[in-house]
Amino acid sequence: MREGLRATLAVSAGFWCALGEMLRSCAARLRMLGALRKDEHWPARNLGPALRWFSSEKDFCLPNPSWSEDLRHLFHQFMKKCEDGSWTYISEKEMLDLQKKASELSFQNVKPMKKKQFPSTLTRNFQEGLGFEYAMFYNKDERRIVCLFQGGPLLQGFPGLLHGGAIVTMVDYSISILSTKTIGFTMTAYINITYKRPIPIGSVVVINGQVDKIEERKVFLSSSVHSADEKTLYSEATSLFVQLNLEKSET
Ligand SMILES: CCCCC/C=C\C/C=C\C/C=C\C/C=C\CCCC(=O)SCCNC(=O)CCNC(=O)[C@H](O)C(C)(C)COP(=O)(O)OP(=O)(O)OC[C@H]1O[C@@H](n2cnc3c(N)ncnc32)[C@H](O)[C@@H]1OP(=O)(O)O
Repeated sequence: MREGLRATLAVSAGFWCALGEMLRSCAARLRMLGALRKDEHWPARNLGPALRWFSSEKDFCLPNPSWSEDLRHLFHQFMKKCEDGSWTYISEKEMLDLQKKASELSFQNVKPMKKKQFPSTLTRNFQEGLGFEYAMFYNKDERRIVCLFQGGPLLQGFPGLLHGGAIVTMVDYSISILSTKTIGFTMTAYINITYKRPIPIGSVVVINGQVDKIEERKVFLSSSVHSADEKTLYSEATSLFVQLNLEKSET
């Protein structure tokens, strides 16, 4: 009799747990649907003040107090390389102008953004020093890009180490600028990254990207991520970017 009662209680506890879990999950879905229904195409609007709008007033690619000595040193080294014109510094304004142009494109049934303002890109949604600190340099003749990158504590994955998603984000972003500067607006078709060594939070790495081959609308690129002293190879990636077929998509 007592055994039977215990079994009944166990089953009913399990039932209430499962029901609770189901209700929590339904509530979360309803919250998400509610947020989306207000503006299907622009759910982020509902985030209100949490959303940071892009500002062209400040060049976030210039040194700030959160930059380590290594990052400053490399930055000044590359600025020196710019003096003979072989390398050029890519300012925040130039990136913003590219983004502005991209926001006006119409492709694959995505309508151009009506807003004059638009949110800042993923890599700029963090306060100084907490997320992505970087500066980029472009070599037109060699079809290369270099990104000096210091990843902050909000990009942590495994304790003390940069999240792989943050690493590939920075690689992807750098080479998307390279491929766009090489043949016009492109999108990542694939990026295949191999993580060889973990990157400590706050350390400075150098991302090297280069165009390997162009076949009509396809740009094949390779990239590597090294330590500032070039002794450690952290990651390597190969990728394909495809030039946007704007004529086809405007139909
Ligand atoms: C809004 C645009 C932003 C552009 C960025 C610009 C500049 C950067 C500057 C400033 C920064 C501003 C913002 C950018 C910030 C970050 C950017 C990061 C980059 C990304 O984070 S971006 C998001 C992730 N990305 C996607 O969300 C793409 C989804 N995808 C598609 O939208 C299509 O898939 C597309 C467009 C790729 C192609 O579509 P499509 O219709 O135009 O062309 P189609 O399919 O015909 O392919 C043509 C030829 O590529 C071959 N091909 C295609 N895909 C392949 C694959 N995976 N493997 C092997 N081959 C492939 C075909 O086999 C054919 O080859 P073939 O001609 O030899 O037959």
